[in-house]
Amino acid sequence: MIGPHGLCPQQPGDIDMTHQVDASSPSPENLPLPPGKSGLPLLGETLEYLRSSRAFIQRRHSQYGPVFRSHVLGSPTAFLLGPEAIQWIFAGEGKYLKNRWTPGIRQLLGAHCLSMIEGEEHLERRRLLAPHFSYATMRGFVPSIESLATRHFERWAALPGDFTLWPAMRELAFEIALALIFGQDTVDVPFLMRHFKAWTAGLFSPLTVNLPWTTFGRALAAKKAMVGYLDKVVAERQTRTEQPPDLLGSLLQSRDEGGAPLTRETIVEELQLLLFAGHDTTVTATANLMLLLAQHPDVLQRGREAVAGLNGPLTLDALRAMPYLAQLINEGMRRIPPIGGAFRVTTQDVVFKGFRIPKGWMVPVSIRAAHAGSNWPDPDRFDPDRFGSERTEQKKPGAFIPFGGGPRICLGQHFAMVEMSVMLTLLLKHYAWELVPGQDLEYLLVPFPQPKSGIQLRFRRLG
Ligand code: HEM
Repeated sequence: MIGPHGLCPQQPGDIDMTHQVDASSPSPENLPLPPGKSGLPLLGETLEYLRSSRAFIQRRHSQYGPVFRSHVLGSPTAFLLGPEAIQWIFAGEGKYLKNRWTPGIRQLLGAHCLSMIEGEEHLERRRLLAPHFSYATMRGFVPSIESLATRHFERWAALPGDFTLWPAMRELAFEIALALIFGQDTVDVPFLMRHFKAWTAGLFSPLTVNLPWTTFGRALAAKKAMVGYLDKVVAERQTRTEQPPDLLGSLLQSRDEGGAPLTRETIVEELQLLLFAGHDTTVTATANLMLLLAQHPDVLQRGREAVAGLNGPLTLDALRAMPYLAQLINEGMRRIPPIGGAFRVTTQDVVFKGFRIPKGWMVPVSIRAAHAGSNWPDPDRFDPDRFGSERTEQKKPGAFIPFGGGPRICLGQHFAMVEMSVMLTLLLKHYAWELVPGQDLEYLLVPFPQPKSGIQLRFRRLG
């Protein structure tokens, strides 16, 4: 195993349950709420939290300790920090906690996809989908990722001047996601990309008013267009006697325990979710890693040395034989987690560390705080050696959680690691890139951590 997220199988749901706190005992009524305050009426402490969740959490942590309460994003909230708390949250899924989504996201993602369903239905759906994300399946995708990435990188290298990495990486990752889902079938990439952009913009819009000139209204219109298109693609596939070995083919052949297929509506929602969950996350991780490497030439050089001996087309085994690749990717995601956190809500009164957390409170899973916490010496330093086999800080359960954990651990984590490893290997072996001076590298954290400039690069082919 190469670190917690190396290129080796890790079972979804693998978590250490030793820290689980029995939610039913002791009886919560007489226990105190966590220390903290509720802030202003209605708004609570939301503005300060949105200004910088990291600074907000650090301040409260030093004032109250690792368990505190607040009122943010319209809900009373219990912040529980540290690896043990993270384990407790992951272990609570479906028992004393459930997923919490904003009404806007619910509307845009739909009610039937994996992220929205709960309990047995959720576990059953994961069982259906998991085989399509196994390493065995990923093995077959390496050549198409390599060929798509090479085509895009060659185009970047041929550009006459500087270019902005973020939108270019989005195009590449979108095509890779489409290849995973639709295999060799031809789909209208520009049409889907255009509507996908408008749709994802709405997922994080604070204003959920459905009017044609609002971001949310445009997102709903884009969803309608995408659903109409995807529905036709799925309907056409349903007429075939044999399904190709791509994700859509597997979804169409899935049967639940009663032998029933997924409905077309559910399949279309699942396709949308996979495009959403698997796209900007890998864009963010890879683009930010390229930035970090440009800022750390010594690390970049070690990366180049790690891939120097590689010849011929890429294979999963060749990628696995280069553990430094996973170290680079993991440290990139530790330093700048693509997803800063997720939200859960308590489904009953529960007790954590002697504090009562009432039913209906929000409980954030703060990935960003976990990756910057005291578990990590000098946490702001970009140091891939943290993930070397002789180091231990990354091994502590709940310390390194870029893909979440528990029953909702990222379904696409192996695919993401393989995709990012292929891209990184090609970049390290064949290309050089440097940052255009004078650009604004201050980070915007919502919806994904991205420098304001979008990362302007000079990019060329080596040798
Ligand atoms: C660097 C890349 C990625 C990162 C950092 C990432 C991160 C995450 C995280 C943190 C969660 C858990 C959210 C929660 O607890 O509520 C999650 C869930 C999920 N991810 Fe990923 N992800 C990545 C790539 C992908 C890819 C490539 C796919 C699919 C193609 C994917 C599909 C999903 C799905 C379907 C879920 C929902 C799982 C469930 O609710 O059971 N992700 N991801």
